[in-house]
Amino acid sequence: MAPNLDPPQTVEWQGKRVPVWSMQTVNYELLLSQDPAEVEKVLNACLEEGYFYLDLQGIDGKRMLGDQQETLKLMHRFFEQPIEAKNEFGLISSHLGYEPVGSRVGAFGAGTKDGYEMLKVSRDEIQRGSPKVPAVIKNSGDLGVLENAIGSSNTICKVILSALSTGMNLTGAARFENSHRNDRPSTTTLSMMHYLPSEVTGAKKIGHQKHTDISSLTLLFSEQWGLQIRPPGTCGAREMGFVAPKPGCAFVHVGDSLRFASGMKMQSCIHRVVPFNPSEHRYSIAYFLRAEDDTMFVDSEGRYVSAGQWHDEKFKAFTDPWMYQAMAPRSMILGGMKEAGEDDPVAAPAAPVDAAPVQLEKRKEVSVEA
Ligand SMILES: O=C(O)CCC(=O)C(=O)O
Ligand SMILES: [Fe+2]
Repeated sequence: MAPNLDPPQTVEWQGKRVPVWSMQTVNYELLLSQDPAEVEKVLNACLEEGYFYLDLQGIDGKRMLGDQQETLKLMHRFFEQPIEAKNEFGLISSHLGYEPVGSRVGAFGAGTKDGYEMLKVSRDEIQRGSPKVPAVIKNSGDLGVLENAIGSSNTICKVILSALSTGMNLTGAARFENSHRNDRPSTTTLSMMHYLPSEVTGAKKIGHQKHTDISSLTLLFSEQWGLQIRPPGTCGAREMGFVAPKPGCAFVHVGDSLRFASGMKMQSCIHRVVPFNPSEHRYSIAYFLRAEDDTMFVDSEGRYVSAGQWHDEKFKAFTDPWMYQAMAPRSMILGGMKEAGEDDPVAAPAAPVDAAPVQLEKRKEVSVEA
């Protein structure tokens, strides 16, 4: 299929015009029926771009949209609680628990910290029946909301995986679903994120750093602007641009594990979150479908590693201070994806983002492996 060469729309952000990238919209109902044209469409989106919108407005997908709304209500209630209530158990494991604002590197590189707080509930934990979640949401209503959101997200991701296996002519144990079984331990998790207004946190605690996901597939819901992606390849200007929230749709993207499992054929999506509106609270819900811990693949460093090891090493890199992150294997944060662009900052922004555009390093070629 020819690459999508539609001229991008643009939007004004920090005093300049920034692209809003267009992408394929895949229909969930058609995918559920293994419609051959839709299978080809989703496969090509993953091979060529690494992301797509998933239209969930049909009878099967609508349930997920309902679960998204219920989860949002739960998130509003949870994040309004005092820190002691939210942080009752802290971060129990990498994929379960609460992370306060500033736990990781921020959107603008060295010297910045992230600008979001996050609650994670893992699929393994919710399947055990009595998940360890803070008391404020440990009631049957809230647990039901979380169970529904995890169940719906899981089903949708498996449908996509199944279509991708079919599209790649995989059979039997080689099919991607077979390394994502519910009864095998994995770090699959539902992440609920609240980005504080950047005019409250200031320029030193801001957004979410540029990265690719550890996961096989990420199913992402946000009704608000802020997510930026860098389309892969050199076809046209491939700068960081926004993903427009699309009503009734999820934004789905490929992560490192599926890129590795596909023999590097699929693209892992480079993305970050920036404050679009400095006075806005932003809420996003991400389901990270991850491979069974003992699934083996060749990673971006050419090593034969397990999904569990890749997760643990990359999670450590994400949460390490900037200096230590820089010492991780060279391709870790971007999963081996190469980029050519001009927006990779080396210095912390000197002024609040709403007062002045961030000073960006100007280089023709920026490679994370440089
Ligand atoms: O908040 C978002 O929209 C994206 C979050 C994200 O990239 C992540 O948690 O890996
Ligand atoms: Fe991500």
